[in-house]
Amino acid sequence: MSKQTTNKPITTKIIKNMKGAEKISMLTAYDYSMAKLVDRAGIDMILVGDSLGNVMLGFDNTTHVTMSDMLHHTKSVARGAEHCMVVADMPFLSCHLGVYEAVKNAGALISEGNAGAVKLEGGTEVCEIIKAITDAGIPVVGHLGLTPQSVNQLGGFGVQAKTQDAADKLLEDAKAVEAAGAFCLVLECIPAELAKKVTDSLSIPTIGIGAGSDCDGQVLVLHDMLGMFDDYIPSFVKQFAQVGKEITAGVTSYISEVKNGSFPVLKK
Ligand SMILES: Nc1nc(=O)c2c([nH]1)NC[C@@H]1CN(c3ccc(C(=O)N[C@@H](CCC(=O)O)C(=O)O)cc3)CN21
Ligand SMILES: CC(C)C(=O)C(=O)O
Ligand SMILES: [Mg+2]
Repeated sequence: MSKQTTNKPITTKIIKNMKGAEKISMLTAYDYSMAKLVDRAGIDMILVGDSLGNVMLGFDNTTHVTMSDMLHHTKSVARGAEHCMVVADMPFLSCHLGVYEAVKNAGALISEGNAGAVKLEGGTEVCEIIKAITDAGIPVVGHLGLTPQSVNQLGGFGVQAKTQDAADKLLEDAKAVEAAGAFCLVLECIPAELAKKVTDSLSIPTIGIGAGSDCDGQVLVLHDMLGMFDDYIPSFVKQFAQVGKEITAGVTSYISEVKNGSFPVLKK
């Protein structure tokens, strides 16, 4: 099978059928080598998140990420992912300038980027877009709760839907996103009880990040959970490794061996 193929063994049908049967594992990845390592470990889904704006490009938030950035990283990930499903984030404004632009941009992430699905932030206000993209044959993942592309409206990255009204609205949005055709739904930074209620109310799987343990799956930013950064990390992150420390230690050893002449060793 060619490396360019989008025909990965993990399909939307498999993901849907995992609800209630097996938890779904999802992590972000942004390049070929990391995608290869994550895929090899047996992940179900890789998200080429627009969090690449933070992690790969050093921006403060995801509003600076473009379609061109997403295509560049999605192509790279798709070449490394042989088994899992590759989901690409629709970046800021890529689905807000009309249905035509939205379908065109989603289509580019599939046909050029070689993703298997796209993810977009929002509820009832984007349902027309979700339906149009789905009708074009492109699987869509929804995203509710903390929607980081709206950070300038939300005023920060805190837990969302804390009032009864906001919780009711989120449940209504979740049902609308499902009805519009999404095959799964990311729930970011909402109370665990609400995430459970949404999970129980939908027939499509939910994938949580900072949304408790009752979702049908979990997602984290790869660099957060591998411990690549030792400065600020969100409170819902667990570091499963300390890769950042290892990298600095390896590079430090290299520098000192270059400086003191012990590397390279001359072969006779
Ligand atoms: N590296 C990284 N990890 C992420 O999880 C992530 C990104 N980048 N970029 C896109 C969004 C933004 N997300 C974020 C960003 C910050 C917090 C955060 O700082 N949360 C605080 C609470 C902040 C508050 O209450 O105002 C926390 O302690 O969890 C959470 C999620 C999740 N996503
Ligand atoms: C945090 C996840 C859900 C995301 O959207 C991203 O990594 O961009
Ligand atoms: Mg995102």
